[in-house]
This record gives sequence, C-alpha cells and structure tokens, in this order.
Amino acid sequence: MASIVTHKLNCRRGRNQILKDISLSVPKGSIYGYLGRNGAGKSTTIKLLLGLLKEKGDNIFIQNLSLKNDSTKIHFITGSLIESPCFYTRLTVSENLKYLDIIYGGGKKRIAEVLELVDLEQQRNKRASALSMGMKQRLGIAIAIYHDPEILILDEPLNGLDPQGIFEMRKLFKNLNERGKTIFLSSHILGELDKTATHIGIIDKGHMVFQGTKNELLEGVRRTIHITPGRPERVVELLIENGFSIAEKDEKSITVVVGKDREFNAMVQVLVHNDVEIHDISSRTVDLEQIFMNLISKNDE
Ligand SMILES: Nc1ncnc2c1ncn2[C@@H]1O[C@H](COP(=O)(O)OP(=O)(O)OP(=O)(O)O)[C@@H](O)[C@H]1O
Repeated sequence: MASIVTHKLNCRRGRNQILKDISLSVPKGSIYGYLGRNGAGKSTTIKLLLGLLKEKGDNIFIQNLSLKNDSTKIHFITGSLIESPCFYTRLTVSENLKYLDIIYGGGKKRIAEVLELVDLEQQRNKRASALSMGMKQRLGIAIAIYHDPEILILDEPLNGLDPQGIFEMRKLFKNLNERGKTIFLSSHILGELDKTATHIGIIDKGHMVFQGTKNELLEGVRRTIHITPGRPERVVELLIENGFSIAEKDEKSITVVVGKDREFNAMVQVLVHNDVEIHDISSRTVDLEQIFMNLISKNDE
C-alpha cells in the first residue's frame, strides 16, 4: 500500500509551470528521498501535500484519504517540518512539549518518550534559543511527531547541519522508520539521502525524472574494470571472444565496462578458466551522485 499518492500533480504560478504531472507513490513504511536541484519544485510539492497552497488537492491521497475531502483526518496522521523548525524560543525544550500536550494529551509519559526518541533528554531544561542547530532540528521533529503521526513529511531536514548533526538525524529517521513511520524527506544533496532512503524520487524542473527503490536506481549502473594482465593481447582476445567490449587498452592494461554483478562475475570466470596471469584488477562503480547528474542532464537536453 502507498502512504502518499499523487496523480499528475500540476502547479502553475503566472506563466511559470512549477510542477508538471508529478505522480508520486510513496510506499508505506518507506523512507522516501525526494531529490532535486535548488528550484526543482520540491518545496512546492511538499506544500501541496500539506494543503498549504491554494490548489485544492483533489489529486493528492494520504493513506487513501483525499486531501480535498479529508484534510482534518490527514492532519492527524501526518507530521511535518518545513523550512526552519517552529517552536517557542524562550521556552525550554520540555516546556515546548508541555505546551503541545495541552492540545494532544499524553502527559508526562509522552513528553518523556518523545524526548528520548529525539535524544533531547539532557537538554530538556535548556531554552530552545540556546540549542545547537542540530538540536533545534530535533526539537522540530519532536514537535512534528508528538501526536504520533504515521507519516512524516520533512522539507530539507538536513540542511545546514554539520556531519554529527546529519548522523544523529539519520539515526533518528531510521529509528522512527523502524517504529513503523513512513518518512518523506527532500534534499538537494543525493549523498544525504543515499544512506537513509529506501526509495528515491528525482524531480528536475518540475518533472519527475526517476521514481523507484534505491536498488532500481543503481541497476543501470555500470562498472569500470581496470585489468593489468601478464599478456594484455591474449586477454583482449579472450574477452572479445566471450562478448565483452574493451573500452580502452594500452601496452600494459585493459579497461572493460560491465553492467551488473553477474556480468562482472562472468568476466572473472573467463579470466580464471583460461588461467590468465593478472597483476592487478580494480573496479570502480559510478556513484549515485553521478547517476543523479546523468538523469538531470538528460532533462537539460
Ligand atoms: N509563489 C511563487 N510564485 C512564482 N514562482 C514560484 C513560487 N513559488 C516557487 N516558485 C518557483 O518555483 C520553482 C520551484 O520552487 P521550489 O521552492 O518548489 O523549489 P525547491 O526544489 O524546493 O528548491 P530549493 O531547494 O531551492 O528550496 C522555483 O523556480 C521558484 O522560483
């Protein structure tokens, strides 16, 4: 089942078509990374999902509820963090949560639970204004999850955090995900999502250029294999005979480009079975960042 579904989401401001036919499908229980360059349309999508723009949301469904007809129910099952976290800077961390508790209930137990979850127990009596950036962001998450929503929608939650802050937020996302929350988060840096996301959606200039699991994104990746054999000419012959194409060769070494792991294994088998002398073999995989750049540069053409 999908937690968030949109059917051909469009958004226009004046002559500017900000979003064009965005059809999202965010599986329940996933950590869905929504990736795109600055200005691609991520925040606009998120604002639409949260019903914050004038568009009616008749093609947006959260847990099968229509945003147009069931926005109140949707608010109860959704927690969000957009732009900078919103809290009372002059109140302490726990006072901020006590304030929320007036609305949602749950009492001291829920406050303690949430503080533990976001790892702010030590800072509970600190004024929110005195927190580090990473802690402020975690307080923002604490506020977003206080009412125990099933889905979290976060706009660039890792923006501006140092490596330690990013590490802690990732840990928090994984922890929340293990507790059954579906997390939709945006970023303009693939590396930020790479380690956390189970699913990736890539948007560029308002168009969706990829959507699928992280493994599906990696499927098209090719590996460059650099081999330094005893007899390069013999290896070139063997590889060509067995259907591999040689990308480059010089006197000492050969470069072969292969697809999936299976193809790499097949190539190694050919070398082993033919008793080829190898001095060195190294493999370089195109990283996710490169795939991202390739996808969006195709959209530039
Ligand atoms: N109210 C508006 N009126 C006109 N154009 C807008 C409006 N809001 C956003 N845009 C334009 O729509 C495009 C997408 O903006 P959006 O904020 O959704 O991008 P983004 O992917 O979130 O980028 P960033 O990472 O920089 O926040 C941008 O070109 C932006 O200038």
